[in-house]
Amino acid sequence: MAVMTSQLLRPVHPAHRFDEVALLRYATAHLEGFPSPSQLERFSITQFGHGQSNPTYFLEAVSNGTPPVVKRYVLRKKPPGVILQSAHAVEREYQVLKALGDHTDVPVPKVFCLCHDSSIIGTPFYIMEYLEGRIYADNILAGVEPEKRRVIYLGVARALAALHRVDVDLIGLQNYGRRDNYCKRQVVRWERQYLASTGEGKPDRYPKMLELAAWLKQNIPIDDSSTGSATGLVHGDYRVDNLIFHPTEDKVIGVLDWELSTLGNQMCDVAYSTLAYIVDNTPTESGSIGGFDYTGRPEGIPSLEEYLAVYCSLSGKPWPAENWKFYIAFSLFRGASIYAGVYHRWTMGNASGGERARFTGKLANAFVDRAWDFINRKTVLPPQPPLGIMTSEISSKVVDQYKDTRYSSKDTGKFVPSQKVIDLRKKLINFMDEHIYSFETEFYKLAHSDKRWTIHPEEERLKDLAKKEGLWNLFIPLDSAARARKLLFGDKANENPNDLLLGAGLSNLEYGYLCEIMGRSLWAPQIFNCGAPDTGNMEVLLRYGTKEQQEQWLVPLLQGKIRSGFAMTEPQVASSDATNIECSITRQGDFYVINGRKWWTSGAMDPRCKVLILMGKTDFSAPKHKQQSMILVDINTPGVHIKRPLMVFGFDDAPHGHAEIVFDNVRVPAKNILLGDGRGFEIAQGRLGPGRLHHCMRCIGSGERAMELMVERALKRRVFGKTIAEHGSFLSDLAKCRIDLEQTRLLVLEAADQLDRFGNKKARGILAMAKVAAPNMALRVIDRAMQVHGAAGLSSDTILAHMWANSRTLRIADGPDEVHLGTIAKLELVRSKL
Ligand SMILES: Cc1cc2nc3c(=O)[nH]c(=O)nc-3n(C[C@H](O)[C@H](O)[C@H](O)COP(=O)(O)OP(=O)(O)OC[C@H]3O[C@@H](n4cnc5c(N)ncnc54)[C@H](O)[C@@H]3O)c2cc1C
Repeated sequence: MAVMTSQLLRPVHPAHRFDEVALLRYATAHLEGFPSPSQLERFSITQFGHGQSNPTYFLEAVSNGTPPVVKRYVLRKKPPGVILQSAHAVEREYQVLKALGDHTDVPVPKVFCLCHDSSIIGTPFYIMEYLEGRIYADNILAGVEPEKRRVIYLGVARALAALHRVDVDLIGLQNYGRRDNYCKRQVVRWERQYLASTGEGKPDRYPKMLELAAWLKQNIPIDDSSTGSATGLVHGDYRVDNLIFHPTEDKVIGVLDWELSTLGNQMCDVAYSTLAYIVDNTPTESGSIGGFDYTGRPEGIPSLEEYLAVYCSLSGKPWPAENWKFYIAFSLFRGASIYAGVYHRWTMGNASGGERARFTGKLANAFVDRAWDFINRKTVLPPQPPLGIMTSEISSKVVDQYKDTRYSSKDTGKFVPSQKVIDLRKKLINFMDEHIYSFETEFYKLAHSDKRWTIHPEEERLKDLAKKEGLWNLFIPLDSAARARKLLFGDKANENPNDLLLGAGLSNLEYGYLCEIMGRSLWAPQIFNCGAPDTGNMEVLLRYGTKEQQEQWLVPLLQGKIRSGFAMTEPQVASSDATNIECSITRQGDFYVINGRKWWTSGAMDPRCKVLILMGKTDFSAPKHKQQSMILVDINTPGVHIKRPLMVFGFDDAPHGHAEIVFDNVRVPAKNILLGDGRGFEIAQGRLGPGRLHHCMRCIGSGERAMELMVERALKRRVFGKTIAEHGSFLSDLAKCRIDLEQTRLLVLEAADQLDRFGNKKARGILAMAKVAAPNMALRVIDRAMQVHGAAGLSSDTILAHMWANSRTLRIADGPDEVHLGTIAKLELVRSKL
């Protein structure tokens, strides 16, 4: 039965009272928006009766306006009296809640302030947002309709998966705990805690508990290392009654009680969250400890296998059958130790759970018995997840994710990404499944309406979400990030929260595995701030920008607040040979004056586009490759005239567009020059290396998506008495697509790897190969997919036509094929002479 959080409030327990006046003084000074003494009409403090560890209070401040404004907060503090060292660390709770709230979409209450000073209310405390919602205090969800029970349980698994997907390195929690030997250390810790709570002069010690500790020590999972697949943020007390559900919808809005959180083996959380299948952990006088395996599973509650399958799918964790006995036995052991501690505190009149704590001594021993019963079972989980359940019960997106078996950290070989990249890839796939594909139609609708040059509000919301998930600016290579970090943040680089804007510290090769996923949707790259031409422009500013240029243009670009364009190509000259460029950039005192006509400046139609990097000539008489310079132009400078958006096979690519622009006596401050006069070619080499490889990586994603659509269609559509998939011509086309894709993927990854190892210049041959191979491969694969779709494939009812148009442009926009072929051939000739 659910209770509203407000129903859990009680008068403050006498043992937990504190100086309310001191708190009021503190709140007035430290809580933003808290009423001033002259405004305050009423201030009340009550206590949550639920939970047994750190006393938690509800604060309500009513100010005297009309109507009166009511502010509600929650305060959490350490319990009074002598407490076990390392327990009740509210400072850590605050730290983890702050990091999760600021950088992820894990549902947690917002925290406002932390007070270390014990002189205010007797112990350190923090104050956070009050969430009004439902709490299910019992595991059986008594009184809840069966269908809802199921949704609630799967919601519990979903929220846990979200929490376990968090990349602690990206949100500043990298030092939140030791990662290695988690299980081993935990067994020792809880055994020690048990010993401290029992024995002479304290509640009796249970010998089987000590035997259990010994068994656990002998059965520590092999995957207990700091880099194991289960390593990450651990909640430590993840169970249904520590979750707040939305008042009316069946979704988790707050994960509470982070007292035991740390870094370590996340499977311990998973097992603990499933204890209801083994024991009912709500203490009662009867002594019965329930457990669905013993009392029967209430109607609607999913099977354990199903719960785990959903969790594994959404978190990307392996099926835990191998060590499940350990994890459950450990959870019961830890539960027993906690209950023994609560019971001990109760005997001293110190537990915040009130009279319910009276039964926890018995419960602790019953948990130990259950652990032994479980250990002695023949089998506890099937060796594989029940795939049948997954496909029928979870949406196709989850199945898709399960299918991403391409990379495993257990493999070895040149092109096996690190665990970090595998995790980011899973996160990205999940994000695409949950947020991108479902919005494509919406985005297209707007892009074809008379509001085509405006931004869909969902796009900005999704950008915020991607940023929170750490899926932001992933394209930034390590070395470029290092330069900008030093320039922008100096010595304080690592403390600066903006540091997260500088990507995830990936190499070009590592980014390749991720960029491919973004390429599956034409809308995706900009959601992750990884879209062209911004990536290339940011790369220029990261590598060559001055501190001032970076502060003015790079930071807002990194934040995703503005967009940019790259203006090189001119209609009147063959621009694949950039020495032909005629646009003039003439120095006049503290300014440069620009005159010329550009076209195909992608992104310049976007209402968020604020800056252009323009290539022109500062000295027409200098040697051929020293004439060109690049300069930053604020798009709103007088004399910048956007003439028209250009169309690609009828697609204008709104709202970003490709613009024709006239520069008519455009005066730009001299400090806007990049790197210096005559350095344009040098910059172009830096810009076009990695930037253009991104196109190739995305082509792989486009090809994969086209193939998927092709297969889907062929399995459903019947022609001449059988499905298309049963026709031999289709099978041969499909096989050719796979060959095309696999060989191109390897070439692109190899190019990225060489770019990382040898740099742009030395890797130019293989980069040129990738640039020719990738768009051509995508065109062949998409073309075959369009063929299988018949007329629909050429329409705008599927994404295929737009994807094909986009890939076709890359054979020119990314430098014509012939130019790259020329580079490859020249290198071959040079090699033959060696
Ligand atoms: C969708 C799209 C987006 C674009 N975005 C941008 C942008 O954001 N900023 C920007 O500045 N430009 C952009 N461009 C322009 C693009 O970079 C140029 O079109 C490209 O560099 C080729 O220049 P060009 O069109 O002047 O062709 P030309 O230089 O006139 O070349 C025409 C043809 O000549 C042949 N050719 C060229 N060189 C050789 C050679 N060495 N050997 C044999 N044959 C050769 C090729 O067949 C080539 O296609 C974009 C173009 C498109 C289509």
